[in-house]
Amino acid sequence: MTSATPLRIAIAGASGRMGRMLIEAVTQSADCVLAGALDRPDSPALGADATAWLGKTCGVAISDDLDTGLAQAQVLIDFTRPEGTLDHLVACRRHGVAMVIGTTGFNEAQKAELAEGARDIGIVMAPNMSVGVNVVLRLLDMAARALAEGYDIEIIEAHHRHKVDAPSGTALAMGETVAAALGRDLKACAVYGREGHTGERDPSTIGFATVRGGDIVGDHTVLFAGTGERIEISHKSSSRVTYAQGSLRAARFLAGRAPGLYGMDDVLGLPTS
Ligand SMILES: NC(=O)C1=CN([C@@H]2O[C@H](COP(=O)(O)OP(=O)(O)OC[C@H]3O[C@@H](n4cnc5c(N)ncnc54)[C@H](OP(=O)(O)O)[C@@H]3O)[C@@H](O)[C@H]2O)C=CC1
Ligand SMILES: O=C(O)C1=N[C@H](C(=O)O)C[C@H](O)C1
Repeated sequence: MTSATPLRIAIAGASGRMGRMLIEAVTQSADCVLAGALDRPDSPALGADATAWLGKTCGVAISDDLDTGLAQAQVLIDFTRPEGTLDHLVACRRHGVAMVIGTTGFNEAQKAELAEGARDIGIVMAPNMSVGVNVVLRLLDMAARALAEGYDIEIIEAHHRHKVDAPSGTALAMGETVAAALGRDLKACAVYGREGHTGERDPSTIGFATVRGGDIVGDHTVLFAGTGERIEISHKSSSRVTYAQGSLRAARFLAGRAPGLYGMDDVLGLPTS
């Protein structure tokens, strides 16, 4: 955004791990202002100032009323749960508010609802807003094409004990990128776990392994295992700041943008394959 007028951003899931990180990032940003903060009806945070947890006030109270939370906003940044994001989508369409969606775990029908919503408003949706992961996705496309024969592909991800969806949205995006580069359909070739007498590995499969524990922010490795060598392409997040900063870049990208469904490739100007 180049305008001198600050971009008015509302945050959904205001008391969540990402919600708080985003509120801090917005209030510290010179070109953005916090215009609303939303949380669930049963949230103990309702009514509190959105920055009270930082020991200061910003004058925006956390609300469960979508119309109140969106009334002053140009963009809603949503890191909640799929059902919450879809409720917010309805309200954003009504108010003409653009959306940055970081929530993961959508099923196919829910993704179709989001695509339909993008006919009316601008939406940036990505399972990982960090610049690094989106660059890694491009590297994976190149690696998969170059290693198309003779390499078994396994995707290993690790996250904190509170994460509710598996594999992570990022791991699935990595799988989709690799599968597309190889002309495979991830739905047909993904193996999401192994146990018992599995038989030998089918070379056409893409395997996923999930680790959950402690406060791991987010680690992803794609392993290309050949004969006599292994290539590992890894990304490790040590802070959620990177997701918050990527989300602000996405929000700035949406200011004045035509309705449509955009990805971080569009925001970052990365080549699509
Ligand atoms: N794209 C990216 O870069 C990243 C994506 N994520 C994704 O973001 C999402 C949130 O992660 P995280 O912040 O760790 O999760 P948290 O559980 O810490 O926060 C989620 C927030 O959303 C609220 N919420 C839950 N359900 C609903 C609902 N139905 N309607 C409205 N609000 C709801 C929660 O309220 P309450 O506490 O009351 O339940 C909470 O405030 C996940 O899907 C995660 O995978 C996370 C990090 C980076
Ligand atoms: O829940 C998380 O924490 C994260 N979720 C996203 C995902 O599912 O890929 C992004 C990041 O890995 C952190």
